[in-house]
Amino acid sequence: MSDFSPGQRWISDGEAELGLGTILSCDPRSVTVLFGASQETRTYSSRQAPLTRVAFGSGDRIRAASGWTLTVDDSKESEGLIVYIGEDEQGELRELPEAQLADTMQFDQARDRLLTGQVDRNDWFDLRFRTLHHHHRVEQNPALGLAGPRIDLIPHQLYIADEVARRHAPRVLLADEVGLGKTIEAGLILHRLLLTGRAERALVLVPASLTHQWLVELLRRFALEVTLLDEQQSLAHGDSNPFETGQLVLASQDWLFANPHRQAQAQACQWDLLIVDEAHHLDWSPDHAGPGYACVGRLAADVPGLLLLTATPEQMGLESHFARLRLLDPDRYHSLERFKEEEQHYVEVAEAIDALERLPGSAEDHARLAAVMDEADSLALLDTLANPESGEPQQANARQQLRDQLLDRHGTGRVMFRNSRRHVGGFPERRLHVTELEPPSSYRRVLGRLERDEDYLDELLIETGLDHPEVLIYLDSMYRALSDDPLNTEPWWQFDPRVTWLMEKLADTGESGFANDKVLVIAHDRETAQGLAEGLRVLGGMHAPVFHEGLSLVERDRAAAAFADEEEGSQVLVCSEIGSEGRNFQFCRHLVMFDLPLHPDQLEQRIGRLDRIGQRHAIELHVPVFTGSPGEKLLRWYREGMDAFSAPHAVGSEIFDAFGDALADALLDEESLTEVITETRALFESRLAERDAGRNRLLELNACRHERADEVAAAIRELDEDRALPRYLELALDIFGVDSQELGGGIMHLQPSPQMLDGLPGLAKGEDGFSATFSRSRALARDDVHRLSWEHPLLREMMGRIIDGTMGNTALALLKHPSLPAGRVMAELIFRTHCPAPRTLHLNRFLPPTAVRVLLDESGVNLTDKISFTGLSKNLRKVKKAMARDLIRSRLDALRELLDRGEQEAERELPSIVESAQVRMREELDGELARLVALARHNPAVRDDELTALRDERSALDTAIEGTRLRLDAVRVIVTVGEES
Ligand SMILES: Nc1ncnc2c1ncn2[C@@H]1O[C@H](COP(=O)(O)OP(=O)(O)OP(=O)(O)O)[C@@H](O)[C@H]1O
Repeated sequence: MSDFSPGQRWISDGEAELGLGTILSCDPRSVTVLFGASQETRTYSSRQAPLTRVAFGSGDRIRAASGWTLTVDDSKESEGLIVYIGEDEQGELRELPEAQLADTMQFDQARDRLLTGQVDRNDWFDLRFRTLHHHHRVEQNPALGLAGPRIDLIPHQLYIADEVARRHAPRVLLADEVGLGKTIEAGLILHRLLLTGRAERALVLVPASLTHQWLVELLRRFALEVTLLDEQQSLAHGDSNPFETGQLVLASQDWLFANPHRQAQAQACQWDLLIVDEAHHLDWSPDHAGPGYACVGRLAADVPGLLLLTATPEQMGLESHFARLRLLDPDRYHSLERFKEEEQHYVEVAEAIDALERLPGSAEDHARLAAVMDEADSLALLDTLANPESGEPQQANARQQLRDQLLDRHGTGRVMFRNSRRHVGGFPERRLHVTELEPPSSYRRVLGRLERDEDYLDELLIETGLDHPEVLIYLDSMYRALSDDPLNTEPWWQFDPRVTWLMEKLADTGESGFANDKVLVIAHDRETAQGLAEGLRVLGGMHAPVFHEGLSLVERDRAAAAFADEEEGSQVLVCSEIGSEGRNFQFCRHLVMFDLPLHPDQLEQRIGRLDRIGQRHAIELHVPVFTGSPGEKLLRWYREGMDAFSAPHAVGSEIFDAFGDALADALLDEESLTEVITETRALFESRLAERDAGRNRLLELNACRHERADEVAAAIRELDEDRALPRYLELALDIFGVDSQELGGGIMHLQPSPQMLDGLPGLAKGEDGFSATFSRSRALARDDVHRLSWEHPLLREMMGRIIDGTMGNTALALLKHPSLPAGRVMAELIFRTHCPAPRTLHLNRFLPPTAVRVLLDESGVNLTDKISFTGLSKNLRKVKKAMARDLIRSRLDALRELLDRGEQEAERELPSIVESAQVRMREELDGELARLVALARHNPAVRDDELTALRDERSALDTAIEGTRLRLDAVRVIVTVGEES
């Protein structure tokens, strides 16, 4: 390139980001350019300078260094420098010499890049158009955010995730029975909120023992990288707020609840979502709020979204449960009395829903329904259903709608979701095996004295410092607490027959032995767990890892991992009560309850370690008890009073509240025990019947609406089976410089090539990369293999980079066609909708960036409908960049005209795009609004701010969609060539 003159403006072909350069000096050999915006100076050889002269033409908008803009109309040259002539913003005729152009003028728009001769590879342009096309499709898919995670498609989880994540700032209690997948549901909700832009920052608070499990689940199943925060990490951040160091922060409740300074720091941050696992520990009573409750209460007042997770919501009593509901919605849950009263009404609603199935039928059923509805829309549906003239499809539709309306308007379902095994189905049987053992003399001595001497209990409580009835149930604890007794010198595990019984079972290769199986042992106390492990080691030479709340996280995870390892792992894991809560041990089918917990919900939590999704065997529950002991009486209470071992019943808390004290008093007295059991049974049956007819029935009906769940699953499957994904990925990997190699069995290995573009997730140059599969089932079977979907971070990163950047927004290709004369120019223009709106509106569900393609021949004839993108693309040939630049320079005027003409053609498409987005948005939001308004009349669980937020959202979306504009996104110049070229 020659003809340089000082003061001219040029742009670097390879480094357009440097901005507009000014020639400082030039001679026949070299040219020096100052790029003012980036304060860089470069000297090139004059003959091969990778520079393009910037020359604007009619219609271009240019900016002066002093800030004003000019729309170019004409230009003139004076001493080798261009002077642009045109109108400024006020319509005044002005001149702008090129030397006065702003250094910061950007050349990233397709038009500017093209006209300054910057062209990308032809296949980049292809990839750009395909990216826009797929992004548009995927963003509108109703399963977005639920399709990527590595999970089995389990209907009740999908239903809950879909229902909750579509709400504005969801605040709900996820209360499925133990092991049905609350963590997965919370993960799905979080994932969808993140992908749709409805949340950006989330804080997850879990018991210390579960931090690692959550970390791993979020990464492995949801590809979400979270920052795990503890005191050590926090200290490393010095004075800055450690909670600001990540978008997704995971912290242990034990640590945060005990640390007011860290709580204040957590509160000082902006969060969109707060997730609290094992929320039953957040205890509250009228006189005292526990530290956990108080901390979460403060955070919940500021954070818009809140997910509380617990399998046993009433474990700490109804008041505490109610107080947690109040955290979710203080306006709705303001009176416990009213809450209890409302419950009386649920039976009628549940009966009405059942009556629906029998309509059109008896007048009685009709009356039952009419009694619980007074809304015009519901009554009209009831008429349709009752009318024998209406056809079968009409009736089915009316039945479905009425059912939905009743559930929405009357239950607690909007705030609380509870799936039960009974409802979900397909769970294994639970079998109880009781072994009676003779109490050893050390325990007998105390028990005998307790029976003989009424006053001894008080004495024992003082002497041991233990509580009642724990002192009676946990005899080894009692023994340890009496260590001053000269007779109690031996460790308890030396003589406790439960230890030898366990050792024998572990070694037993017979049908009832454990020799070939993994065994989880749970004991109430940490000391019991530790002592038992010691006993197994000393007496039986067996290694049993222990898992309790006193261990560090690393130690706990090590113990759990040592147990989980199929090949080399230990046969047995000994846990304390609280230490194992929430843990996943479904690979094991034998649970030994070394002693029994006092609360029925705790019993359920124990069984829930094994009885979880993924358990493939019947669950064997082994309970060794001492004949005639208080422990045996407790066992009878559980079995005879409430069938506690057969299935979860969810009334344990009420029963415990009613009979906990009476039971404690009856533990030394056979006769009163029989009475307590009889009364317990009566209450159990009546509560169960009542709950099943009312609250439980509504919760069950609402926890999973199968039609919706099936729709979500179908939408996910559609994405899973999308044949376009592998094709797209292949093209994208090639362009981004990632090598892929088939490993067989539907698995491939992705590895960075030396040319790879930097910053792709999971792929760092010089490292191995990762293995991946498109198949959900293969990914579920192999933890080490990534699951590739449109939601995988690698795909999102590549697509995001293309859409947000300039990659492939200009190209030039040659077209060889016998019927086209050589040397003609065509322009393939891709326009894209732009609709600036806050991310939280999730506008993309109605109007994702939408591409409008316009193909023009040299005379401006629109060929778009005649020649498709793919039809054209496969006949194109690439061309060297230097030649492309020369071709463009030689046809600048023609190209300008085509760009202007293309814009007019594209604009004609805009109104229909805007209108259909508006229709879609209104249909969905008006439907949702109508539903919420009707709901709010009946069900105070609909918060006012939810309604207001939805109305605001509708109007903001309306305005945003209305303001949609089209912008040129990419342009490909096509030059026809003759046969021999
Ligand atoms: N959809 C799914 N696909 C694959 N695995 C699942 C799915 N749902 C749950 N699981 C597995 O089942 C187990 C139980 O799930 P999860 O831990 O979410 O249950 P939970 O209801 O939170 O249990 P808990 O009440 O004990 O806290 C976990 O190992 C989880 O990974």
